[in-house]
Amino acid sequence: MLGRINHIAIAVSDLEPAVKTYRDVLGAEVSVPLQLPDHGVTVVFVELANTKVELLEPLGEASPIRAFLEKTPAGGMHHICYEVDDILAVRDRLRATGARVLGDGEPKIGAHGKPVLFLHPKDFCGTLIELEQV
Ligand SMILES: CC[C@@H](C(=O)O)C(=O)SCCNC(=O)CCNC(=O)[C@H](O)C(C)(C)COP(=O)(O)OP(=O)(O)OC[C@H]1O[C@@H](n2cnc3c(N)ncnc32)[C@H](O)[C@@H]1OP(=O)(O)O
Ligand SMILES: [Co+2]
Repeated sequence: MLGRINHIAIAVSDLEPAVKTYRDVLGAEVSVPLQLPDHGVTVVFVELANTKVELLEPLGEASPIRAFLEKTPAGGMHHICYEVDDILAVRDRLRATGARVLGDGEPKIGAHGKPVLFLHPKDFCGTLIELEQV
C-alpha cells in the first residue's frame, strides 16, 4: 500500500531560526516559505538527496499544530508522509480496518499540489501519518 517516504515534518513555533539551523548550520538547501491557509501552516522544504524535511510553523489561531507545540514548545517531529498511488482506495481499505481518517475524510490539496489525507496518530503507533497521492 505504501510507497516512498515523501517527507518527514517537524513543527516549530518560529520558522526563521529553524531555517537558519537547516541552511546555515546543517548546510542544506531550503525553499522559500509558503503560506497554506487551508492547512493552517506556513511551510518550507529542506531538499535532501533521498527525501525532504518539511518545517511547519502555525498559521492562524485554528492551526492544527498549535496544540502539539503547546506540548512540545521547542518543536519536534510532527508527521511522516508516505506516497500512495490511489489515495481513495487506501483510505477505504484503512477505514475498513477501523483506522480513523482525519477531517471529513476527503483529500485536500497539499503543499505539492497533490491530494493528501491524515491518519490518527493513536491508530498508527503514536505517529501522525500523511498520505500523498503521487
Ligand atoms: C503543508 C501542508 C501539508 C502537506 O502537504 O505536507 C501538511 O503537512 S499540513 C500539517 C498540519 N496538518 C495536520 O496536522 C492535519 C492533521 N492533524 C489533525 O487533525 C490534528 O492535529 C490531530 C492529529 C487530530 C490532533 O488534534 P487534536 O485532537 O485537536 O489534538 P490533541 O492534542 O487533543 O491530540 C489528541 C492525541 O493525539 C496526540 N497527538 C496529536 N498530534 C500528534 C502528532 N503530531 N504526533 C503524535 N501524536 C499526536 C496528542 O498528544 C493526544 O494524545 P493524548 O494526550 O495521549 O490524548
Ligand atoms: Co506534510
